[in-house]
Amino acid sequence: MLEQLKMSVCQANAELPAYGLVTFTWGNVSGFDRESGLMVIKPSGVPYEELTPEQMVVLDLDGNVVEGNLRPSSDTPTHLALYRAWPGIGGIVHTHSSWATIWSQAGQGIPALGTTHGDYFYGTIPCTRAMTAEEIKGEYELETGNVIIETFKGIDPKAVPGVLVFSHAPFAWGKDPMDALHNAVVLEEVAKMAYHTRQLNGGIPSMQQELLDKHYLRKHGANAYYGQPGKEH
Ligand SMILES: O=C(CO)[C@@H](O)[C@@H](O)COP(=O)(O)O
Repeated sequence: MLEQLKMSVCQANAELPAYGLVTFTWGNVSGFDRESGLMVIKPSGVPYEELTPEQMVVLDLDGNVVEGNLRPSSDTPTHLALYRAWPGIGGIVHTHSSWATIWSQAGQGIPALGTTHGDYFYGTIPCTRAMTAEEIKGEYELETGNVIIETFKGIDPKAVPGVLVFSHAPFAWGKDPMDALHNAVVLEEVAKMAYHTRQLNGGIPSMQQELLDKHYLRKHGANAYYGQPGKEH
Protein backbone atom coordinates (compact mmCIF):
# COMPACT_ATOMS: atom_id res chain seq x y z
CA MET A 1 0.00 0.00 0.00
CA LEU A 2 2.75 2.43 0.99
CA GLU A 3 4.79 1.52 -2.11
CA GLN A 4 1.71 2.17 -4.25
CA LEU A 5 1.14 5.51 -2.52
CA LYS A 6 4.78 6.52 -3.15
CA MET A 7 4.25 5.78 -6.84
CA SER A 8 1.04 7.78 -7.10
CA VAL A 9 2.49 10.72 -5.11
CA CYS A 10 5.54 10.69 -7.40
CA GLN A 11 3.33 10.51 -10.50
CA ALA A 12 1.04 13.32 -9.37
CA ASN A 13 4.07 15.55 -8.65
CA ALA A 14 5.58 14.69 -12.04
CA GLU A 15 2.33 15.72 -13.77
CA LEU A 16 2.24 19.22 -12.22
CA PRO A 17 4.38 20.81 -14.99
CA ALA A 18 2.37 19.11 -17.77
CA TYR A 19 -0.79 20.80 -16.46
CA GLY A 20 0.97 24.15 -16.28
CA LEU A 21 0.47 24.37 -12.52
CA VAL A 22 4.10 24.95 -11.52
CA THR A 23 7.21 26.92 -12.45
CA PHE A 24 10.60 25.63 -11.20
CA THR A 25 9.78 23.68 -7.99
CA TRP A 26 6.89 25.85 -6.81
CA GLY A 27 4.58 23.14 -5.61
CA ASN A 28 4.17 19.75 -4.03
CA VAL A 29 1.80 16.81 -3.76
CA SER A 30 1.27 14.46 -0.84
CA GLY A 31 -0.86 11.42 -0.14
CA PHE A 32 -2.09 9.90 3.11
CA ASP A 33 -2.59 6.24 3.98
CA ARG A 34 -5.23 6.18 6.73
CA GLU A 35 -4.56 2.52 7.52
CA SER A 36 -0.93 3.04 8.52
CA GLY A 37 -1.38 6.71 9.49
CA LEU A 38 1.54 7.67 7.23
CA MET A 39 1.90 10.55 4.79
CA VAL A 40 4.02 10.45 1.63
CA ILE A 41 5.26 13.79 0.26
CA LYS A 42 7.62 15.23 -2.33
CA PRO A 43 11.16 16.06 -1.18
CA SER A 44 11.80 19.82 -0.96
CA GLY A 45 13.29 21.61 -3.96
CA VAL A 46 13.83 18.54 -6.16
CA PRO A 47 12.91 19.15 -9.83
CA TYR A 48 9.81 17.22 -10.93
CA GLU A 49 11.58 15.54 -13.86
CA GLU A 50 14.14 14.00 -11.49
CA LEU A 51 11.65 12.50 -9.05
CA THR A 52 11.52 8.76 -8.36
CA PRO A 53 9.11 6.94 -5.98
CA GLU A 54 12.08 6.01 -3.75
CA GLN A 55 12.81 9.70 -3.14
CA MET A 56 9.36 10.33 -1.64
CA VAL A 57 9.50 11.07 2.07
CA VAL A 58 7.27 9.14 4.49
CA LEU A 59 6.22 10.77 7.78
CA ASP A 60 3.84 9.98 10.61
CA LEU A 61 1.12 12.45 11.58
CA ASP A 62 3.41 14.03 14.19
CA GLY A 63 5.93 14.92 11.48
CA ASN A 64 8.54 12.26 12.27
CA VAL A 65 10.29 11.00 9.13
CA VAL A 66 9.94 7.22 9.02
CA GLU A 67 11.36 6.65 5.53
CA GLY A 68 13.43 8.62 3.03
CA ASN A 69 16.85 10.24 2.87
CA LEU A 70 15.80 13.64 1.55
CA ARG A 71 14.34 16.60 3.42
CA PRO A 72 10.52 16.66 2.97
CA SER A 73 8.68 19.59 1.35
CA SER A 74 8.87 22.78 3.37
CA ASP A 75 5.04 22.72 3.35
CA THR A 76 4.90 19.40 5.20
CA PRO A 77 3.37 20.84 8.43
CA THR A 78 0.53 22.39 6.39
CA HIS A 79 -0.26 19.05 4.71
CA LEU A 80 -0.11 17.21 8.05
CA ALA A 81 -2.45 19.71 9.71
CA LEU A 82 -5.07 19.14 7.00
CA TYR A 83 -4.83 15.33 7.21
CA ARG A 84 -5.17 15.52 11.00
CA ALA A 85 -8.22 17.79 10.75
CA TRP A 86 -10.08 16.17 7.86
CA PRO A 87 -10.43 12.37 7.94
CA GLY A 88 -12.05 12.27 4.48
CA ILE A 89 -9.06 13.42 2.44
CA GLY A 90 -6.21 11.30 1.05
CA GLY A 91 -4.28 13.68 -1.22
CA ILE A 92 -3.20 17.35 -1.19
CA VAL A 93 -1.73 19.55 -3.93
CA HIS A 94 -0.10 22.91 -3.33
CA THR A 95 1.00 25.05 -6.27
CA HIS A 96 1.56 28.66 -7.21
CA SER A 97 -0.56 28.32 -10.36
CA SER A 98 -0.93 31.84 -11.75
CA TRP A 99 -4.69 32.45 -11.88
CA ALA A 100 -5.48 31.00 -8.50
CA THR A 101 -2.49 32.83 -7.00
CA ILE A 102 -3.78 36.11 -8.45
CA TRP A 103 -7.05 35.64 -6.51
CA SER A 104 -5.04 34.66 -3.40
CA GLN A 105 -2.95 37.80 -3.65
CA ALA A 106 -6.09 39.89 -4.11
CA GLY A 107 -7.54 38.29 -0.98
CA GLN A 108 -10.73 37.27 -2.74
CA GLY A 109 -12.46 33.91 -2.84
CA ILE A 110 -13.41 32.59 -6.27
CA PRO A 111 -17.20 32.85 -6.66
CA ALA A 112 -19.17 30.07 -8.37
CA LEU A 113 -20.02 31.79 -11.64
CA GLY A 114 -20.85 28.83 -13.83
CA THR A 115 -21.30 25.10 -14.13
CA THR A 116 -17.59 24.34 -14.68
CA HIS A 117 -17.10 25.52 -11.11
CA GLY A 118 -20.31 23.89 -9.85
CA ASP A 119 -19.32 20.48 -11.19
CA TYR A 120 -16.46 20.35 -8.66
CA PHE A 121 -16.82 23.06 -6.00
CA TYR A 122 -20.13 23.46 -4.18
CA GLY A 123 -19.82 27.20 -3.62
CA THR A 124 -17.17 29.89 -3.39
CA ILE A 125 -13.57 28.70 -3.10
CA PRO A 126 -12.70 30.73 0.01
CA CYS A 127 -9.63 32.82 0.68
CA THR A 128 -8.13 32.71 4.16
CA ARG A 129 -7.67 35.75 6.37
CA ALA A 130 -4.25 37.37 6.57
CA MET A 131 -1.99 35.58 9.00
CA THR A 132 -0.86 37.52 12.06
CA ALA A 133 2.77 38.55 12.53
CA GLU A 134 3.02 36.02 15.39
CA GLU A 135 1.72 33.23 13.17
CA ILE A 136 4.18 34.13 10.42
CA LYS A 137 7.14 34.43 12.78
CA GLY A 138 6.19 31.26 14.67
CA GLU A 139 5.44 27.86 13.20
CA TYR A 140 4.52 29.42 9.86
CA GLU A 141 3.69 26.31 7.82
CA LEU A 142 1.69 24.74 10.66
CA GLU A 143 -0.18 28.04 11.11
CA THR A 144 -0.90 28.07 7.38
CA GLY A 145 -2.68 24.76 7.92
CA ASN A 146 -4.49 26.16 10.95
CA VAL A 147 -5.73 29.23 9.08
CA ILE A 148 -7.06 26.97 6.29
CA ILE A 149 -8.90 24.82 8.86
CA GLU A 150 -10.30 27.98 10.47
CA THR A 151 -11.56 29.16 7.07
CA PHE A 152 -13.47 25.88 6.63
CA LYS A 153 -15.50 26.22 9.84
CA GLY A 154 -19.01 25.71 8.45
CA ILE A 155 -17.76 24.52 5.05
CA ASP A 156 -17.46 20.83 4.15
CA PRO A 157 -13.92 20.36 2.74
CA LYS A 158 -15.21 17.45 0.64
CA ALA A 159 -17.77 19.72 -1.07
CA VAL A 160 -15.26 22.55 -1.59
CA PRO A 161 -11.94 20.75 -2.19
CA GLY A 162 -9.70 23.79 -2.40
CA VAL A 163 -8.69 27.06 -0.78
CA LEU A 164 -6.71 30.20 -1.48
CA VAL A 165 -4.21 31.21 1.17
CA PHE A 166 -4.15 35.00 1.38
CA SER A 167 -0.97 36.57 -0.10
CA HIS A 168 0.21 33.06 -0.92
CA ALA A 169 -1.37 30.52 -3.24
CA PRO A 170 -3.87 27.66 -3.58
CA PHE A 171 -4.15 24.26 -1.93
CA ALA A 172 -6.46 21.60 -3.35
CA TRP A 173 -7.28 18.15 -2.00
CA GLY A 174 -9.16 14.98 -2.82
CA LYS A 175 -9.66 11.33 -1.92
CA ASP A 176 -6.16 10.48 -3.19
CA PRO A 177 -3.20 12.29 -4.83
CA MET A 178 -4.55 12.01 -8.41
CA ASP A 179 -8.00 13.23 -7.33
CA ALA A 180 -6.35 16.18 -5.58
CA LEU A 181 -4.39 16.91 -8.78
CA HIS A 182 -7.64 16.83 -10.77
CA ASN A 183 -9.19 19.36 -8.37
CA ALA A 184 -6.06 21.57 -8.54
CA VAL A 185 -6.35 21.66 -12.35
CA VAL A 186 -10.04 22.58 -12.14
CA LEU A 187 -9.33 25.22 -9.47
CA GLU A 188 -6.82 26.90 -11.79
CA GLU A 189 -9.25 26.80 -14.74
CA VAL A 190 -12.15 28.28 -12.77
CA ALA A 191 -9.83 30.95 -11.34
CA LYS A 192 -8.97 32.03 -14.89
CA MET A 193 -12.59 31.91 -16.07
CA ALA A 194 -13.89 33.82 -13.05
CA TYR A 195 -11.24 36.52 -13.46
CA HIS A 196 -12.20 37.12 -17.10
CA THR A 197 -15.92 36.82 -16.40
CA ARG A 198 -15.69 39.57 -13.78
CA GLN A 199 -13.57 41.68 -16.16
CA LEU A 200 -16.28 41.42 -18.79
CA ASN A 201 -19.13 41.96 -16.35
CA GLY A 202 -18.00 43.17 -12.94
CA GLY A 203 -21.55 43.06 -11.58
CA ILE A 204 -22.31 39.46 -12.37
CA PRO A 205 -23.38 37.71 -9.16
CA SER A 206 -22.72 34.08 -8.23
CA MET A 207 -24.67 31.61 -10.31
CA GLN A 208 -28.24 30.64 -9.39
CA GLN A 209 -28.32 28.33 -6.36
CA GLU A 210 -30.61 25.90 -8.22
CA LEU A 211 -28.09 25.55 -11.05
CA LEU A 212 -25.21 25.09 -8.61
CA ASP A 213 -27.23 22.43 -6.74
CA LYS A 214 -28.09 20.66 -9.98
CA HIS A 215 -24.51 20.52 -11.28
CA TYR A 216 -22.77 19.65 -8.05
CA LEU A 217 -25.31 17.07 -6.93
CA ARG A 218 -25.72 15.30 -10.28
CA LYS A 219 -22.02 14.42 -9.99
CA HIS A 220 -21.54 14.12 -6.23
CA GLY A 221 -24.99 13.78 -4.63
CA ALA A 222 -26.68 10.65 -3.26
CA ASN A 223 -28.56 10.28 -6.56
CA ALA A 224 -25.66 11.20 -8.84
CA TYR A 225 -26.26 10.28 -12.46
CA TYR A 226 -23.29 11.83 -14.28
CA GLY A 227 -20.97 9.38 -16.06
CA GLN A 228 -21.05 5.60 -15.73
CA PRO A 229 -22.32 3.65 -12.70
CA GLY A 230 -19.58 2.59 -10.31
CA LYS A 231 -17.11 5.13 -11.67
CA GLU A 232 -16.33 8.39 -9.96
CA HIS A 233 -15.82 11.43 -12.15
O1 LIG B 1 5.07 28.03 -1.10
C1 LIG B 1 6.20 27.79 -1.41
C2 LIG B 1 7.12 28.90 -1.66
O2 LIG B 1 6.47 30.15 -1.49
C3 LIG B 1 6.59 26.35 -1.56
O3 LIG B 1 5.38 25.64 -1.57
C4 LIG B 1 7.25 25.91 -2.84
O4 LIG B 1 8.40 26.62 -3.07
C5 LIG B 1 7.55 24.42 -2.79
O5 LIG B 1 8.41 24.11 -1.70
P1 LIG B 1 9.06 22.68 -1.52
O6 LIG B 1 10.01 22.44 -2.68
O7 LIG B 1 7.92 21.68 -1.55
O8 LIG B 1 9.75 22.72 -0.19
